[in-house]
Order: sequence, then C-alpha cells, then structure tokens
Amino acid sequence: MAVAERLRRPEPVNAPAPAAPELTVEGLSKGYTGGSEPVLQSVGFSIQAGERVALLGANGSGKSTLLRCCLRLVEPDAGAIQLFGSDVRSLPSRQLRSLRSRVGFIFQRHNLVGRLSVLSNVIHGAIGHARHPALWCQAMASGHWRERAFRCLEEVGLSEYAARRADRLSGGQSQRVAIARTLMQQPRLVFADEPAASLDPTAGHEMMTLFTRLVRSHGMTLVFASHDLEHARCYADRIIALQAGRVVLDRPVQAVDFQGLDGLYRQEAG
Ligand SMILES: Nc1ncnc2c1ncn2[C@@H]1O[C@H](COP(=O)(O)OP(=O)(O)OP(=O)(O)O)[C@@H](O)[C@H]1O
Repeated sequence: MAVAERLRRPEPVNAPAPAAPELTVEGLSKGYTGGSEPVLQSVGFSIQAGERVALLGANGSGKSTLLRCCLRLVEPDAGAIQLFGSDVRSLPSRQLRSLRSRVGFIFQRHNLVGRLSVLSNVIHGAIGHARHPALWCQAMASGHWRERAFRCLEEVGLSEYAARRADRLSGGQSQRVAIARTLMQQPRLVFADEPAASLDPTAGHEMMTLFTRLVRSHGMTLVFASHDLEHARCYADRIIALQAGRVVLDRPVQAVDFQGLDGLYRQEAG
C-alpha cells in the first residue's frame, strides 16, 4: 500500500466499552424452610440501564421472591447479585441500606399509610435521602421536600388530592400515589410487583402508560412482575419468564411468541 494511502486511512478508533449492567444475577437459588422444592433454581440474567423488563410466570413461579432476593429483603441460599456494581450479598447492612435507597419498590397493595395525607405519603419517598433515616419523620420534612413531593404528585396528575387521607383513594389513585412516592425517591432502578393487579383493564393500561412514561423520562430502569401478557407486550422491551423457579425465556419483546407464553401458563396451571 502506498505511503500516501496509508496516511489517509483513519486511525483505528477503540470501540467504547459496553456499560456495566445495572443488575446482574448469577446462579441464584432460594428455598423457604418447609418447602419441598427450591423456589428459585440457578436463576441468571443481566439488566442494562434504561431497559424495561417484564418478569412473567404463573402464580408461585418465584417472581416476588426473585425481586426481593435482589435487594436481600429475602436472603438467597446461593448465587451472586451485582447491583450498580456492588456485590449485594457481601455488603454490610449500612451500605446495603444505601444501595436499597436507589431502588424503588412498588407493591401490588401500594403500601400507603392510610391515616396520613397523600402528600405525607409521597414525602416518605425521600426517607432514603435523610442523614438519619431512623429518626426521620415526614412532618419534619423541609419546604424543599414538600415542594418536590407536590411536583411528583403533579406528574401523576393528583396534586389536587394532596391533602386527602390516603385511605380515601381508589385503587388506581393509590397506585399513582405509590408511583409519585417512588419518583420522590429518585431511584435508578424500579421493581414493581404486579403494579396493575388490582386495577380494571382500562385503569391498568392508563396506569402502565403513565408509569412507563415516567420511568423513561426520569431515566430509570424498570423490572415489573406481571400476569398480564398484554402489559408485557405493550410496556416492556424485554421479557424474562420463570417457570417453577427457573428462567425459561429471556428475549426482546419483538422476538417473543406470546401465544407460546400463554401455553406456559396453561401448562403450569394443569
Ligand atoms: N415467606 C415465605 N415463606 C415460605 N414460602 C414462601 C414465602 N414467600 C413465598 N413463598 C412460596 O414461594 C413460592 C413462590 O412465591 P412467590 O411469591 O415468589 O411467587 P410469585 O411468582 O411472585 O407468585 P404470584 O404471582 O402468586 O405473586 C410459593 O410457593 C410461595 O408459597
């Protein structure tokens, strides 16, 4: 090759290193005392920042246990869990608390404090930011946090309910307050355990549309457990399916045969 031609060739550019996953689970197993079979068996996957993952599986297939094990709310029996680059299983409790504060957890039953106002419930989302969480009390929250909580309520369209007691809300409103509380927390990753389970089909779709839009606009990563294949198809980029505690499918949503997944449920039920 002529020297001139060699000089014209661009310098080889090093491809950027792929970003480290937000969550990596390897060989995770868990059995509960008294259970005949392990609930989770050698579960493994990685989740990149910004992904929206639907975790599917029949009742009792281990979805909730898996989400809880990832934060050591339930202690795994075996396996490795890396969350934001930290080894979850070896962290001392203080660092584990700090790590958990960066993960929002939305439960099927919303877990609001019914006797408190909607705004107070949302302010609670900031508890992980307090210097002394054990001494923290929402009534002491500064104007800064109150304003932020109000803005989070605006984002879920419920600012006019700020002063209402949380136990005076409908199921759909309660779930939106739970989302506002999660926004308040400013997590990197959100786990949602059947977030639309108690809602009618229309309210469920509205809630999932709002939820996934906010997750995206706030730059969060999402893992949601669901029984609703339509929600998985519409709101996830990727599907992970569990059957009897094992990962039986892990694919981008476009590559999933949803009718086949239906069969997976029927098989378990039978
Ligand atoms: N704290 C516990 N103690 C003993 N067994 C438990 C406990 N929690 C869950 N299990 C059992 O572990 C299995 C998996 O439960 P898990 O809640 O993880 O499944 P799931 O896929 O989330 O189910 P669902 O879709 O019904 O919420 C079930 O057989 C359940 O009875």
